[in-house]
Amino acid sequence: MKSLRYLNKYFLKYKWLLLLGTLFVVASNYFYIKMPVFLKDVIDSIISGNNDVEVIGLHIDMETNNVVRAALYIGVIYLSLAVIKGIFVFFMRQTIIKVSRFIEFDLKNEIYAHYQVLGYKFYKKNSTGDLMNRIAEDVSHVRMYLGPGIMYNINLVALFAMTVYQMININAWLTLIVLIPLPIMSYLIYKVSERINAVSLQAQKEQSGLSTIVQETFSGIRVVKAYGRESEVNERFVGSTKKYKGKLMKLVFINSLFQPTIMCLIGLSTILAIYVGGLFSFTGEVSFGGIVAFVSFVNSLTWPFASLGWLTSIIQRAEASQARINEFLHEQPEIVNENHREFTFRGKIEFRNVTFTYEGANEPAIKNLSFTILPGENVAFVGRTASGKSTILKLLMRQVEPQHGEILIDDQPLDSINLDLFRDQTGIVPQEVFLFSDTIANNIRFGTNETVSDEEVFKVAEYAYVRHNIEAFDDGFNTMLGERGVNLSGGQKQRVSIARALIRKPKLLLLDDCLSAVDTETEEIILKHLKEDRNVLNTIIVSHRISSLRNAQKIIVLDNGEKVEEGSHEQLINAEGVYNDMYIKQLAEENI
Ligand SMILES: Nc1ncnc2c1ncn2[C@@H]1O[C@H](COP(=O)(O)OP(=O)(O)OP(=O)(O)O)[C@@H](O)[C@H]1O
Repeated sequence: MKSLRYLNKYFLKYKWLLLLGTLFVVASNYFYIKMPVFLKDVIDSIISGNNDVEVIGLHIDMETNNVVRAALYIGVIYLSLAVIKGIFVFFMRQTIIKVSRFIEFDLKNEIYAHYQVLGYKFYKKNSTGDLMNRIAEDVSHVRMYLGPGIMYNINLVALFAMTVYQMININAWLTLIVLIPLPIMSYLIYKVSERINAVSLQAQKEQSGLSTIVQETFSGIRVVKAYGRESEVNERFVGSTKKYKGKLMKLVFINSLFQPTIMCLIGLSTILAIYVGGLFSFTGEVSFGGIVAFVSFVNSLTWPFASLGWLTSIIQRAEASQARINEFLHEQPEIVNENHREFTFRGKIEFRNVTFTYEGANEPAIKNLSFTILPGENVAFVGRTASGKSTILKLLMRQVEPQHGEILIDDQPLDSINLDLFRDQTGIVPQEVFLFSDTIANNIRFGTNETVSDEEVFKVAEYAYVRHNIEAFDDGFNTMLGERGVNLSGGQKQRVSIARALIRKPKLLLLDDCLSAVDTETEEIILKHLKEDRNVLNTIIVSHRISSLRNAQKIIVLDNGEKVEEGSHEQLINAEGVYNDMYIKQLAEENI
């Protein structure tokens, strides 16, 4: 129950609604219990010849009313008790189940918001599937505890207390004898629920294995056919269905045993009520109506007791799920913005002897790197693949922190400035473009929190040289992307991603190899537009392609995480070093 304590804050939030729900539970059970009591009174009055029956303050005088009228009265009262009970059950569900849905909503939002603040390390450690599972599956297990779990528990306590009180009023010994089978039934149901859960889980696993085989086979059907492996694939499928069938058969067997066992135990309680009640009636300790009421009480206690085992397994599952949720909720972001002062980026960036090694890596990705970028300067990083170019941008955005050295922004240490404001003034176009299944316009608008006019969206698309492509679609900027819409080419996606960064009106623009899929002519147009952008103070370009960066005022050449050359295009060509070699090679490739 330790991990479920986390939910106490939510119980406190909805305390009044929960309290009201509890009152409804008590009220519904009060009227439910009155039904057998009323029946007992009626039967005993008729048998004893007492013509005055009283129930909840109402008198039915059998003498003045004829039999038909009296029966009608009795029927109406009995029915009214059932209806009133039903109304309270309705309100009970409307309060307690609603609270469970409110908490489910709050909890999902809390987890989702927490996911947003967690950093790069967290996402590296945990798979997307796991993240999704905890916010969906685990929260729904917790919801089962919050809703049905709590409601049936309160109901059980209220009903048990009221019923036993009424039963003891009739006969204490008979109560004790009749109740003996019920805890046995609860224990059995608990054990069976546990077994059912375990086997269901195994069946679910087999089923997902089966789905994977089907999905893989049909997505790779060409390969299967080309290599003539149809019969092997078929055998694999049959083997997997056999296993799945085996689990299902087990489940059917357990379920088949379950129902008759419960019926037996209920039957035993009923027989005890009638047999022992009958014996007691000879000595006058229990009336005939009392026996009828007992049979009714036993029946009313059956479901709550039967559900006790089920409830225990719900609580256990919720406990395990909440523990998994808490594990993520207690996770702290490794980088926290502690400075909330104003910050306006003026354009100076400095790396001083920066060294950074990724967790689990043997070698540093960046080694003792120093450089300075002055306000208004456009700088490029070039180097072979895995030379550490993208890592520099991650360090600059403080997504990761160096183990040695210092990063200064406008002469202040990066970890002392307001990171949120610095990031707000930066536009980054990542190497891997991600577009949402939404309209193109909304994908561009995603870049900013501010509301921007259509004209601004068109303008940045023009700057990224993608407006004419977008307008060629029937729905223009309202064209849907992704599963429900069209797919853009690699180069178009990159340009939409640039438009998304530009809509932020960034002072610092970071382009991480984001022009790799566009031809050199288009690239030149985009770079020319970016140069004309008045908002941008500095542009940092990371690229393999010399054509993307030769106009940069400063080019830094990296090799294996180290700076090997620095200078303008001309200076580096004249130096006849690594850069010059790359340039010659790329020129040769272009001419082929
Ligand atoms: N998340 C990570 N965890 C561990 N190592 C990483 C991680 N990201 C990058 N690296 C390693 O750091 C080194 C530098 O990677 P980086 O992505 O900065 O190179 P790059 O120059 O941008 O490469 P490319 O041009 O191929 O994009 C590589 O050896 C890479 O394997």
